[in-house]
Amino acid sequence: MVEPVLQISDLVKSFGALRATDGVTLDLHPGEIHALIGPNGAGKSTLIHQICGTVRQDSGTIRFAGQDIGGLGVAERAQRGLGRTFQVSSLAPEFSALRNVMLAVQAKQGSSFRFFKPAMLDRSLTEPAMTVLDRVGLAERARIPASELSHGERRQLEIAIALALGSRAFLLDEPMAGMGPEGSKTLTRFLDRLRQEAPILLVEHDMDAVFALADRISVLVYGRIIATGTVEDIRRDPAVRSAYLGDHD
Ligand SMILES: Nc1ncnc2c1ncn2[C@@H]1O[C@H](COP(=O)(O)OP(=O)(O)OP(=O)(O)O)[C@@H](O)[C@H]1O
Repeated sequence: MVEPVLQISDLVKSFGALRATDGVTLDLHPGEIHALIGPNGAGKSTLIHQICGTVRQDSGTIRFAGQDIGGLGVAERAQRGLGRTFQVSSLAPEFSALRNVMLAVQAKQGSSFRFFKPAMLDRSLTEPAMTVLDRVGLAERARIPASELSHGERRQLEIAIALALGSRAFLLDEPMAGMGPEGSKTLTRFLDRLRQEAPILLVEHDMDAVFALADRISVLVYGRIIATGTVEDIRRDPAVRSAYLGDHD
């Protein structure tokens, strides 16, 4: 069997008397979109924060790419390829899409000695940056400033930056938030393709997007996962229907 990219076991996090994460076990396989859904306050963001390292778990383990990362800081986890986007925008709005990705390529290459050529003429930066823009479908928008891209295109650009930085899995926290119906459809198509680049743990309230995209869904209620399964399993599950889905089918 293929090793999961991300494996979370028995994770617990309390805030005072509140168990925001109450023994969560879940994993993410290569090529998959695993959606995490649940009512407001269920503990989805708290879980994502523990995976990316901004909140430290009380107990339990987080393994990524075969290693225990539960004791590492945010930057170290990102360096190992755990990509998180959409909460804090990483874009330089006045720079073109290309330049934004070039900065990431340069950061990844770790080289600051570029005295000889202006960066935009340096093919060791422009070529890999264009390749990544092409992978996310933004090659034709390369010269447009980030501030002039649509909301959805900016999200594609953020993904491009994460890919250029070497992300091997994505934690996406409500990517559909603030998108209109057309934008949501476009972003859904994009995420559908993105799973081949890197698997995605997707926190999302937009059930149309979740049902269209998820290979598996886990349902979190009061810090506990009450069900994990395919879209059909989850739609049929009586506990999920009463706790969360209601009329969503
Ligand atoms: N830093 C904190 N201190 C105290 N309580 C917190 C803290 N962060 C989260 N909580 C509480 O933990 C619980 C889970 O919150 P969390 O934001 O993780 O839920 P969520 O599922 O992401 O909700 P939403 O869908 O509304 O974003 C809530 O009761 C919240 O009030």
